[in-house]
This record gives sequence, C-alpha cells and structure tokens, in this order.
Amino acid sequence: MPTSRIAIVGVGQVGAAAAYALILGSIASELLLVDKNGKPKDAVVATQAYTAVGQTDPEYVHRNISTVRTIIDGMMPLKSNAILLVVSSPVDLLTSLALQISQLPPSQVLGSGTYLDSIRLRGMLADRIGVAAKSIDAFVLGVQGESQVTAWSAATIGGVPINECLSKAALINCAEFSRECQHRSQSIMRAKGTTPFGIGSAVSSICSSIILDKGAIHPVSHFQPSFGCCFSLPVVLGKGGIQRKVQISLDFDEDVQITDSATALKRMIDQVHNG
Ligand SMILES: NC(=O)c1ccc[n+]([C@@H]2O[C@H](COP(=O)([O-])OP(=O)(O)OC[C@H]3O[C@@H](n4cnc5c(N)ncnc54)[C@H](O)[C@@H]3O)[C@@H](O)[C@H]2O)c1
Repeated sequence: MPTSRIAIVGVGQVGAAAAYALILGSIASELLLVDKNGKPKDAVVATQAYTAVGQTDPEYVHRNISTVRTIIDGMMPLKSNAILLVVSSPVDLLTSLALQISQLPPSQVLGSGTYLDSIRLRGMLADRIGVAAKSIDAFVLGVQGESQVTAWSAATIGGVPINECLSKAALINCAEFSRECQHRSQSIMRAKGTTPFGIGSAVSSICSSIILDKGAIHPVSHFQPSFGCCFSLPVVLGKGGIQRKVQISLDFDEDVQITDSATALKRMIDQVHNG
C-alpha cells in the first residue's frame, strides 16, 4: 500500500471512534491524532468540541464556526494534495467554510453530510423489507439535518424502482420513514447518550474509498456551484477525493426541497461572512 496519512483533528468521542474504525480497517499507513494545539498538514478529518447532535442554536453554530476557522487557519499552508473531511455539525455550513478558508480545490474538501443517514436508511429499509442492505440503492440528500431529503424517486431494490417492487404488505409510509431515519441520532442519544460509532465507521468508509481508490459512490457534502455552498449529492470517491459527480434524477418535490434548503444555507453562509 502506498504511504497514506490520516490526521484526525479533535479526538473526542467522534474522533476516537473514527480512529478506532480506521485502525480496525487498516485504512492508512499513518494515523495522526491531534487535539488542541496540534498542527497537522496532511489528510484531515476535522471534528471538534461543543457537541450535542442536532443542536443548532446560533451560539453553538458560532462556536463551531470559530473552532473550524481556528483549526484550518492553524493548518495553513496545507499540502496541495491534502483532503479535508469535515464531520462537525452543522456539517454543510462548516464544509462550505472549510472550502473557502483552506483554498483547496473543491474536489479535495468534503463533509460527511448525509452519508450516515443514507446508511441508516438502507439498514432500516432492509429490516422492513427483508432484503440485504447491500441490495438497496437509496440516498438521503441535500442539507443534512431537518431539511435533508430522502430520494425515494431514485431508490431501487435489486435495480427495480422501490415502489414497483414492494408488495402491498411491505408498503411503507415514505414521509414517516424519512422522519424516523432523520431522527435516528436523537433516538440513539436518548438511549445511549452518545452516537460516535456510526459516524466513526462512516468516516472510515469515506477515507477507505479515497485512500484505496475504490471509485465507490457515496452521498457526501461537497461544493455545488449553482448554489455557492456545500451539501450532499452522490459522487464517485477515489484517489484525490471527489472524482466526479453522479447525476441523479429526482422528482419535482425532492428537487424543490433541496433547492429551498440550499438557498437557506447559502443565506446563512453569507450572514456568517458579513457578520
Ligand atoms: N456528522 C455527523 O453525523 C456527526 C455525528 C456525531 C457528532 N458530530 C459532530 O462531531 C463533532 C465532535 O463531536 P464529539 O462527540 O467527538 O465531541 P467531543 O466534545 O467529545 O470532542 C471534541 C474534541 O475536539 C477537541 N477540540 C476542540 N477544539 C479544538 C481545536 N481547536 N483543535 C483541536 N481539537 C479541538 C476537544 O478537545 C475534544 O477532544 C461535533 O460537532 C458533533 O456535533 C457529527
């Protein structure tokens, strides 16, 4: 395996879970764990403090913005081939900010976005329908959190559109199902008080797709030129980061929901810049 280094910035619950998953998978030849006062310059997973999954109050958001700014400023100048993976919440806003501050090409700055939500969705569908999660192609897309969108119109099971292959008995209430998936983190938090293992293994999977040049298709947060901000749509991940975007056809309502939430996110980013 060629030399590959992953630096995890912020080794709290999420950083530690990501490190554990990366070590179990033997993903990188070097793993650098950096908490406050460290100075990595290579491939990076940025996580940081002030947690509470789903917490979006302005004070929390501003603290995370300022922490991400401090972290990336401290890493400058970054190596030209560094890849930034942002995990901290709100992930799309912070990924957009990381892209701007780092001045890396958009293909090298990504956020975990709705990747974990998509894995959860597939797992929940697999349980409900009784097929392997691997046989299901279904994505959660858009701005992660309250306005994320389940792309039901593009979901397939064994290559067959989901609403054509479900028997009447297995029919699901899509809106209810999406809501349950969206609030999975909160359910886990209520039950266990913490949710680091899911995101830790998602980080490991994204890193392995890049380092091992797998060409795997994942929904991750990345720059959308027509909106001027980052949110999740499917991409091919491999050597160098995002290799190309995957065109996905959504229905009118899904499209509108994504457009509305992306527009709101861009407005918020502009406020951050102006304030
Ligand atoms: N994207 C997702 O699906 C997802 C899931 C869970 C958590 N999160 C987010 O991940 C982030 C981290 O969560 P956590 O539970 O690990 O938090 P945590 O509080 O357990 O750990 C944060 C760590 O970051 C370190 N840190 C703070 N400022 C730093 C700096 N300037 N430089 C380096 N290290 C610094 C702290 O010392 C601490 O060790 C939060 O923003 C949380 O909302 C995202």
